[in-house]
Amino acid sequence: MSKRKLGPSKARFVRAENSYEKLDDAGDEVVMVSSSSDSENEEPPAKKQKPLEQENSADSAPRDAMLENQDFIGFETSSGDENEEFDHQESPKISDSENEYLSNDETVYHTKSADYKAGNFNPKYPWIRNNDHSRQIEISDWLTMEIKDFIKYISPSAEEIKARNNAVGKLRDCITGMWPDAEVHCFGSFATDLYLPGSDIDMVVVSKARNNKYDNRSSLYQLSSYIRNHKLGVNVETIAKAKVPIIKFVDPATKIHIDISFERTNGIKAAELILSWLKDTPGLRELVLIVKQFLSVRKLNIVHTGGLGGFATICLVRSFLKLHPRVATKSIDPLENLGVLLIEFFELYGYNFGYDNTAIAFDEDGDPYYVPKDSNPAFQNRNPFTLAIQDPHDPGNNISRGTFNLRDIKRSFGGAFELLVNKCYEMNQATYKERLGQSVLGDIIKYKGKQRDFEDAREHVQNEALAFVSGESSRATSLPPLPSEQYTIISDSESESEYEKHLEQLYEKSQSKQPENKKNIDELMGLNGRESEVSSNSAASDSEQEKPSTSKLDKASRREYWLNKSGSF
Ligand SMILES: Nc1ncnc2c1ncn2[C@@H]1O[C@H](COP(=O)(O)OP(=O)(O)OP(=O)(O)O)[C@@H](O)[C@H]1O
Ligand SMILES: [Mg+2]
Repeated sequence: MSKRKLGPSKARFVRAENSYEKLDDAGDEVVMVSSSSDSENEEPPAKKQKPLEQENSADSAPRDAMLENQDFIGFETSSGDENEEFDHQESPKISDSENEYLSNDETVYHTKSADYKAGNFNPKYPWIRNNDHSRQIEISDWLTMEIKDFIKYISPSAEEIKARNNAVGKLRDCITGMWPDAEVHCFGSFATDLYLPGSDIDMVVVSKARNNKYDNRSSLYQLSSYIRNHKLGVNVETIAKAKVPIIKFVDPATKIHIDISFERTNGIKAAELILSWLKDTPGLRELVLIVKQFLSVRKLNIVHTGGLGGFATICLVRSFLKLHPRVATKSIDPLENLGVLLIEFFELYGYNFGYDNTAIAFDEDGDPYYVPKDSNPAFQNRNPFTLAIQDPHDPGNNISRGTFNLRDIKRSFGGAFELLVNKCYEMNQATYKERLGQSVLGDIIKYKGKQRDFEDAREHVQNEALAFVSGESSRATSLPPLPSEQYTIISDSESESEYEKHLEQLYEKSQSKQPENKKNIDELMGLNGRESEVSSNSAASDSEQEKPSTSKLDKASRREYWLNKSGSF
């Protein structure tokens, strides 16, 4: 497995001006400068510079802009107190520092964070305990390591897996006791190991004969009464009038929210597909969990308030990774470049994605591609500024049709891009002493709740829902290891010719694979005829921006676009 080194010969983040000033301006540019000409090569980076916060401290407008984006609002709790679902013991006392943190004063936030030394429990960034990466030369490597720490930190412990298995098993026994000709299955994030500690459990009751016997109101009410009367759930809600009628309740033992639907097997099919994606897309699990946590603490993951649901998040990350030139050409190992990829994810969906005209679709192999929105009535909406993601198993279904709060989601992604870029720059300038106790990821992610143990027990305790969906219900481990892939290391010296060859191959492949209604990605991203703007930002095509022209983009510009898009960091 190779790692793409973002070494001194590569560009790094430097902002041309006060980075907070134009947060709302999609054209705000990050200037990439060759580090060979500046201080980056000096090691260790002991040069004491004025921290970015101080530079900006006199300027109140930027902070306001960030707060307008509500970038940190919602950090205090997540929806349904998701991080506290397993909070069987007292949360660590955070007292004053936590209160100051919640005041959204970023100066306080950063100042206080430095009080915590590496190795100590830091209530703001609990995942960095004993994991000090502050001596990394490349800050993006530091971020990659922190992402891995965070994933390990929030991955399920043995108790959590068993608690979920028990909750499901108990319900299954009761339901099949009442209806012997029924099967009870899980889908959604529990069945794919993409759940956060507070994620719900999605279940479905299916008749063994597959005759839709339980797809009616009487079954819905019968089961909800049973759950209530037998105290299998609290806060039981029966939602009969929805497109997909469900019973929602909270499991009294674990406090986990559970949804039960009837006779809809598409969720199980989706779970099978997502499991296959996890196997063929290294980095998918890590980025999905980070983005889910990011959205969750901002309450932007709740679909009924216009948020981005778990399934749509998976599709966005999968599309980003599969269409990323350096990942697609295997010139980088995603697992060793999670930091860069996370920043690029936020850049794509926070600034560059052409929401007005472009939809994400999946071909019969589950490979994503961009299509024009006018190619499918399911993508149409009175408001063009909406996210459109085609259901991989149902072309007539836009899985993100409920995400009406795209504005805040896009802004929060853009804000995360800004914050991460700035943090990388700030840390790059800082001395090792100043870096101690700092977190790069902590600028955009918070985890509040019971202190956890870094115990990812998925290898040791079988998640029965996942085992069923993957057809390996008797196995003792979760996902089999990812197939070892050969990554092509492309050094700077050979990058010109080799990389061009890879891009050409990728491009030819994508052209030859495109069904008739598929369009050239460049065209859809608004690149055609805009050679002068072939930068990563030029792909934006929100309503305020000009419509892409239909003329063909020449080869050199196309290549330049790909290089720009992938080589930014
Ligand atoms: N709009 C939709 N169209 C079709 N299927 C959907 C849609 N939304 C959800 N689903 C199905 O329900 C499942 C669970 O959706 P959900 O949004 O709860 O995601 P999740 O992966 O379970 O995330 P979370 O951990 O937040 O609960 C999805 O995997 C998918 O099969
Ligand atoms: Mg779910």
